[in-house]
Amino acid sequence: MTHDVIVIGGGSAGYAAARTARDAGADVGIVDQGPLGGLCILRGCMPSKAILRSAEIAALMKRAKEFGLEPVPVRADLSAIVDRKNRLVQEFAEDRIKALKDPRFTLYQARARFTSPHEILVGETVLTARSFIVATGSIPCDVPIPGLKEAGYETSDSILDLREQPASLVVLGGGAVATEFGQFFARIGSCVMILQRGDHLLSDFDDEVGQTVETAFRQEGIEVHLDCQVRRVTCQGGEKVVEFEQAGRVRSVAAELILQALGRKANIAGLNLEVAGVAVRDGRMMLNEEMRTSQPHIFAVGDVNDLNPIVHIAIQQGEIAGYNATHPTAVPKRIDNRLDSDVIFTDPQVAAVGWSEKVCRRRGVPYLAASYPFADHGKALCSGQTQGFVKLLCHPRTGQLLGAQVVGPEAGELVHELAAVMYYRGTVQDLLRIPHYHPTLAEIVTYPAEELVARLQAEDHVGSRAQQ
Ligand SMILES: Cc1cc2nc3c(=O)[nH]c(=O)nc-3n(C[C@H](O)[C@H](O)[C@H](O)COP(=O)(O)OP(=O)(O)OC[C@H]3O[C@@H](n4cnc5c(N)ncnc54)[C@H](O)[C@@H]3O)c2cc1C
Ligand SMILES: NC(=O)c1ccc[n+]([C@@H]2O[C@H](COP(=O)([O-])OP(=O)(O)OC[C@H]3O[C@@H](n4cnc5c(N)ncnc54)[C@H](O)[C@@H]3O)[C@@H](O)[C@H]2O)c1
Repeated sequence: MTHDVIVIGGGSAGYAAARTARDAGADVGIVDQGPLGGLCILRGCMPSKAILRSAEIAALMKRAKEFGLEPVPVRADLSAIVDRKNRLVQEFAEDRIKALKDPRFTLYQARARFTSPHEILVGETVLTARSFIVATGSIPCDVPIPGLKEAGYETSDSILDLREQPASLVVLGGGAVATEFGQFFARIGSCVMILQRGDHLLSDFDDEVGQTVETAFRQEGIEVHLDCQVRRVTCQGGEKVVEFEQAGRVRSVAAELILQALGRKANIAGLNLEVAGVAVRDGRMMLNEEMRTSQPHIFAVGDVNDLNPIVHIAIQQGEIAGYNATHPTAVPKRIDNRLDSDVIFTDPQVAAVGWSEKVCRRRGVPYLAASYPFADHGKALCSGQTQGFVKLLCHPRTGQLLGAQVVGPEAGELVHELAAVMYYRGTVQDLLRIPHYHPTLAEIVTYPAEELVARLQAEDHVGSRAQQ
């Protein structure tokens, strides 16, 4: 059997690639070993956000008195939370499965592996194609911590099905999974301890982002341990004991369960990429901006390329590969990272678009930055959500918006206005010209913009005086 394009993996990236290639008139085969639905729907974005909503409501209910309401006892029923999550996931998965089974594709439900650069084996069937798009996603990293495997641990994949709430939980890591799940379990009543190797949570962001989340977490009773080197795990008296080194001291924490949130890696084992002639270095496929591997007719998109494992970027990459695979003589489409964004669904929420101060400093890019706290913002005060800030970065001469970080209420929504301004290569002056309704959370962006415009004008003034 032969196709114009074969997509291996029918998750967010693979489906986007297949749809794009099909819309360009190609005969497309999709291979997925199942379960069908993809990580985002089955074990990623959607189930995690479904359960987080329960924790958010529980946290609000606990604050009833502050808003002049009779306090009510709050008791979480994890099994009921999981049932609600499963109902939603099933609904989302049914839509995706229906889309994959569209007769305009040929769907093969089996595991794929390359047998040559132009051939894959799918079950007993050999398939050939002009182009292949690998979109097999990621799996949790297997970090060799002595005793961890023997003691047993959860990952984000497994913990989503837990129905009995643990009395206590040690979370290893300080990234997206560690913070979102850590806060979830704390808010439904588990005693949570987070062990992070870096000097802040969410260490890819600027430091004050992590600092703000750490403060909020500690206020909620979450133990946050930073700069930890985990040494070993043992079992004692029915508990899992995690021993770690911090500032030269050996310490330990004990809990009923461990959540290993130390990252994910490309799911390439068993694909036989070496037979296909695809170069792999340190577990990652080598890739260019057209999403092509070292074999120009084999593309890699989504988590499997480990560039930026986030859904809308996986979709964007899928669309680029789907286009490039079907337009061999056209100007190729390329990935553009200028507007890369990230949202962490903690409370306070965290969101970023474009460049951070850390990135600008690392790349030697000049910038001006200004921040404004939610604690000074009327709408945030009215709704009792005062943690966090908005930080804007702009070009020091033109005022073009280079990036933004938002920690606070609805950060994930607020960041999109900033992304839109950046899309059009707008400036902080534009942010002041755009009308903002009062009182809204959105109008907070005008305050750091105002400060930046004043600084740009002052520098302009100094510059023109110097020229006189
Ligand atoms: C807990 C958690 C929460 C997340 N939350 C968010 C969020 O809020 N926002 C966000 O943007 N991102 C989030 N992500 C990341 C997001 O889920 C992923 O970036 C995205 O789902 C990856 O899509 P993909 O298509 O690359 O891979 P997948 O969706 O994993 O698709 C891979 C497909 O390949 C198939 N497959 C694998 N190997 C083979 C093989 N050999 N043969 C055939 N088929 C195969 C699998 O069955 C699967 O269907 C989260 C991730 C996790 C773990
Ligand atoms: N809101 C979202 O978009 C969202 C939510 C959850 C997960 N995700 C995605 O899921 C993937 C997995 O998330 P994650 O949080 O597991 O990974 P991550 O890469 O975001 O974080 C891993 C954390 O583990 C730490 N770490 C790694 N190795 C370590 C070691 N040996 N010892 C100590 N600490 C170590 C890192 O410092 C980091 O804090 C990511 O790609 C993430 O983007 C996204």
